[in-house]
Amino acid sequence: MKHVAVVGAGLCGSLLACYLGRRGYTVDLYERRPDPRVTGAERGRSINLALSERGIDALRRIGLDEQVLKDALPMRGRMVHPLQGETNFQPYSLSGDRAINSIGRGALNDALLDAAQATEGVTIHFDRPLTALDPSVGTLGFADGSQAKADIVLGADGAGSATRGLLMAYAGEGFTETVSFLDYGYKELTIPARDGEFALDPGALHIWPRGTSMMIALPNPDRSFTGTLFWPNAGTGSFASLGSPAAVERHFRQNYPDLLELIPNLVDDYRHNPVGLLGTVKCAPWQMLGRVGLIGDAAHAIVPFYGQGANASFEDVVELDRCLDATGDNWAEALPLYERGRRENSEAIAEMALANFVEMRDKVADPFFKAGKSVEHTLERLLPGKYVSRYELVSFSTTPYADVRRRVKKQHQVLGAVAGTLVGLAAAALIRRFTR
Ligand SMILES: Cc1cc2nc3c(=O)[nH]c(=O)nc-3n(C[C@H](O)[C@H](O)[C@H](O)COP(=O)(O)OP(=O)(O)OC[C@H]3O[C@@H](n4cnc5c(N)ncnc54)[C@H](O)[C@@H]3O)c2cc1C
Ligand SMILES: NC(=O)C1=CN([C@@H]2O[C@H](COP(=O)(O)OP(=O)(O)OC[C@H]3O[C@@H](n4cnc5c(N)ncnc54)[C@H](OP(=O)(O)O)[C@@H]3O)[C@@H](O)[C@H]2O)C=CC1
Ligand SMILES: Nc1ccccc1C(=O)C[C@H](N)C(=O)O
Repeated sequence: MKHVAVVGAGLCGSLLACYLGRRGYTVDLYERRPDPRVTGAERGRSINLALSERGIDALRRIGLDEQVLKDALPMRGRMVHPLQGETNFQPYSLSGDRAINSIGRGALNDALLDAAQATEGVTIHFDRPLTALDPSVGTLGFADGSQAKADIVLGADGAGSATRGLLMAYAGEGFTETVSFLDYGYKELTIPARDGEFALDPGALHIWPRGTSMMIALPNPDRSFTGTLFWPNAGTGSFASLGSPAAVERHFRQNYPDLLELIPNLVDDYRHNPVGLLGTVKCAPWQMLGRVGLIGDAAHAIVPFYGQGANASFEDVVELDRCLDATGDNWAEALPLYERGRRENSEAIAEMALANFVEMRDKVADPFFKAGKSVEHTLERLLPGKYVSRYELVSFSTTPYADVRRRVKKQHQVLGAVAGTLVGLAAAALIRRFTR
C-alpha cells in the first residue's frame, strides 16, 4: 500500500490523515508548529469559527461529529446591532431552528489531531516546516535539514502554502497563482462573560453593520464572545487611522457605543491584537504528475465572510476520498478527477463569500433587505423544495456550491419573470381602470 505525506496538520490536513489512514495508507503528517495540545492556544488566528452542514457531514462520515459538536454553540440567525434603534434578529432558516455552530478552532484542531493520532498507520511529526520538494520523485525537505520520501504528497498547509510555492518553483510557467488581498483586515477583541453569564444572546451571530465596515461576534463555551472587526486597512475609519488610545475610544464611542461597555479592555485588546490579512487564493493546477496535490486553503483560500473556508476544506477531503473510491485508489486518475470536481465549486464559494461581506456589513441594516428576506421565507413556505434560499443551500445542505449558484440564479430569473408579469398585470388593470 502506498505511503502518503500530508503537509500541514491544521484543520484540513489532520482530517485528511484520518480519512487516508482509514483507507489503509501509511500516512506521515508534517506540521511546522509544535503540538498545540502541548503548547496550548495559538495566537494570531481566528479563535472560533462557524461549522455548518458540509463540515459536519465530513466529520459524521468518520464518526467525529458528536464529539466535536458537544461543545458547539448553535447560532440560529443574525442579531443585528444598528447604530441607532433596537437590535433585531434575522433567522437563518424558514423554520428558525436551523443553526450554524460556533466552535473553537483550537478545540476542533486538537480533536482532529487526537483522531489522526489514534488512526492506525498515521504518524504526526511536529516542528517540521516543509522547505523543499521534488515532485518528480516525492522527496520532501524540512527546515531542520531532515528529509523524507513518499509516493504521494498532499499540501494542506494553508493560505500561504509552502507546498504551493514549491510547486510553482518546480513548474515555472506550468503553474499559475493569483493572490487577491482585500483592502480590509481583521482584528479580534474579547467580549468577556458578565457575572459569569453571556453578555449577549449566545444563540445568534452578532453583527454591527456600519456600511463599509463591521464587527461580528461569535459565542464561546466559556461564555465569552470573540468579536472580530473587519475594517479597511487605510483611509477613514481604518486600522491605520486609529493610532492613539483616545482615537480608538472616540471611534468606538461614535460607531459602536454599546461595545464600550461590553469590552472593558477595549483599548488594550485593540492595541495588542494583530491585524490579520484577508484574501482569495486561486491557483492551477491543484495536482502535478498524479503524485503531488493541494487541498483546503492551500488550493483555494477564500475570505471568511460566509463562514465556509474550513467547511469547504473538509468537503475537499470527502471529495478526494470519493475519487479514490471511484478509481480504485489510482492516484494518477483520482487527483485530476478531484481537481475537476472541486475547482468550479471552490470558485463559486469564493465569489459568494465576497458578496456576503457586502450583505453583512451593509444590507442587513436596510429595511428593504429585511422585507426581501421575509418574502424569501414566504416563498420557501409556499413552494417547499422548489424555492430554497441561497443561505439554506450553502449552510444547511451539501449541494455543490456551483449548483447552488446556478439554482439561485434560476430561482431569481423565475421570480423576476413572475414579478414582471404581476407588475404588468397590475399596470394593465390600472390603465384599463383609468382609460375606461
Ligand atoms: C478570521 C477568519 C475567520 C474564519 N471563520 C471561518 C468560519 O467561521 N467557518 C469556516 O468554515 N472557515 C472559517 N475560516 C477559514 C478557515 O480558517 C480556513 O479555511 C481553514 O483553517 C483552512 O484549513 P487548512 O487546514 O486548509 O489551513 P490551516 O487551518 O491554515 O492549516 C494549515 C496548517 O499547515 C501548517 N503549515 C503551514 N506551513 C507549513 C509548512 N511549511 N510545513 C508544514 N506545515 C505548515 C500550519 O501551521 C497549519 O497548522 C476563517 C478564516 C479567518 C481568517
Ligand atoms: N499568505 C497568503 O497567501 C494569504 C493569506 N490569506 C489570509 O491571511 C491570513 C494570514 O496568512 P499568512 O500571514 O500567510 O499566514 P499565517 O496564517 O501562517 O500567519 C498569520 C499569523 O498567525 C500565526 N500562525 C499561523 N499559524 C499558526 C499556528 N498554527 N499556530 C500559531 N500561530 C500561527 C503566524 O505566526 P508566525 O508569524 O510566527 O508564523 C502569524 O502571526 C490567513 O489566515 C488567510 O486567511 C489570504 C490569502 C492569501
Ligand atoms: N463565521 C464567520 C466569520 C467571519 C465572517 C462571517 C462569518 C459567518 O459565519 C457569517 C454567517 N454565515 C452569516 O452570513 O451571517
